[in-house]
Amino acid sequence: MANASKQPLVGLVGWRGMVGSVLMDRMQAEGDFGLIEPVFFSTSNAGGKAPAMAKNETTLKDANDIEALKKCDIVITCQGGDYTSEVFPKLRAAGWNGHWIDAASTLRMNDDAIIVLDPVNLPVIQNALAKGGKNWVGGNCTVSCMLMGVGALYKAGLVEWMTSMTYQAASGGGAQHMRELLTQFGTLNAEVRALLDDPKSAILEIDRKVLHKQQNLSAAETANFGAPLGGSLIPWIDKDLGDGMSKEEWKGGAETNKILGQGAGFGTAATPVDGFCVRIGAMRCHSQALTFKLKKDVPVADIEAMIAADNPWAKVVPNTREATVKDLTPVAVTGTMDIPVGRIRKLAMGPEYVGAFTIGDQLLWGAAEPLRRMLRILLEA
Ligand SMILES: NC(=O)C1=CN([C@@H]2O[C@H](COP(=O)(O)OP(=O)(O)OC[C@H]3O[C@@H](n4cnc5c(N)ncnc54)[C@H](OP(=O)(O)O)[C@@H]3O)[C@@H](O)[C@H]2O)C=CC1
Ligand SMILES: N[C@@H](CC(=O)OP(=O)(O)O)C(=O)O
Repeated sequence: MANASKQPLVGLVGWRGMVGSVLMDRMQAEGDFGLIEPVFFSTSNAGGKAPAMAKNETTLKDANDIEALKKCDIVITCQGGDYTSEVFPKLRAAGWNGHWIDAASTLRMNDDAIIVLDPVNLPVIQNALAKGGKNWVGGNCTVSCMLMGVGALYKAGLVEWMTSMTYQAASGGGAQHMRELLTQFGTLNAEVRALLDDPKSAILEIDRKVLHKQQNLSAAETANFGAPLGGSLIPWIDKDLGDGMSKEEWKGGAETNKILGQGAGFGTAATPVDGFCVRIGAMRCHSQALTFKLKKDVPVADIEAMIAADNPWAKVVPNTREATVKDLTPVAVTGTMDIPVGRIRKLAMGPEYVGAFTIGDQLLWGAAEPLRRMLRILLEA
């Protein structure tokens, strides 16, 4: 891909959305625009003005224009699954042989697609590149954040099985979900503001009024989540697979194994990974309580050392109350590249059973950053 005389033409689709905006910020911060000739696409404003990072192509191109996309060496899209389903097959059918880097889940489990998370699976990516791979897809946010934190244990072949009980932020649903959560919090606060201002008011009266409001939120106030989330939780994320499992839970096993190059899902080479995925009222960090059954008894200090040494972003948080409350919360992690892993301890079930708690910003490592890093891998290949 490296070409001294001409910078690669990189088409950017979905750049002004929530994930796309985080990607643009990261690309600017890392100087990626200095290495490429960007072409900005839009599904809604073709002909409009491209953002400031544009160089020669200063107008927005039509994101559905196959001929315009075909000119790109690389296309990165954060536009969403419907766009991928519509445009990607047409682009390939038109003979385009460029690299497609995608945030949407649509292509993830295709045999010719690699789920990219290079601090965890660079050998898998390099192997696919050597074989002519062209389709690179970011993983599910929960899975990517989890593997950034505890991938070391998988790489060492230590994991017999793992459960992941998640606490997923509103942002995973998209921008409207974040707005809806905050609107609900505001509605609930307004309902009891006068009682809160009165220190002598009865807490059970406040609680009764909040519950009544939660149970009677308008359809508009629950349009995205389909249920109250402010002051509550929703233990189901993504589609109902009809066998008791949510699609988000299925992704935990399927994608973890595919990322690690252990087969796509629940085959004989796969490590069983399962658990419950729960939406909570956090803004943009996904948290996970993990239980590992290790293949052997490994001292906690060794586990901590492996995690800390695995990549520059995984940070071991000492298993103390003080450190946990300070460093192991969504508020502490939001907007940072850190993936703290704490609460690491042996569980009562036996010496091979280990618990841990990890958090990641689901718009950074969970969405934008693996795509950005894949672009750099291609540029440096
Ligand atoms: N949200 C998440 O946590 C994750 C999302 N993804 C994937 O990324 C895709 C995009 O997600 P997300 O970024 O949340 O989606 P957004 O809804 O924020 O953006 C998607 C597109 O909507 C259009 N759009 C319409 N109105 C606006 C507006 N007011 N502000 C910004 N954009 C607007 C833009 O397209 P245009 O400029 O062409 O009009 C934009 O590219 C998802 O569908 C999913 O496939 C992947 C991992 C995590
Ligand atoms: N499903 C995740 C968001 C996400 O990353 O989804 P996907 O696997 O479709 O990229 C959530 O709601 O929190």
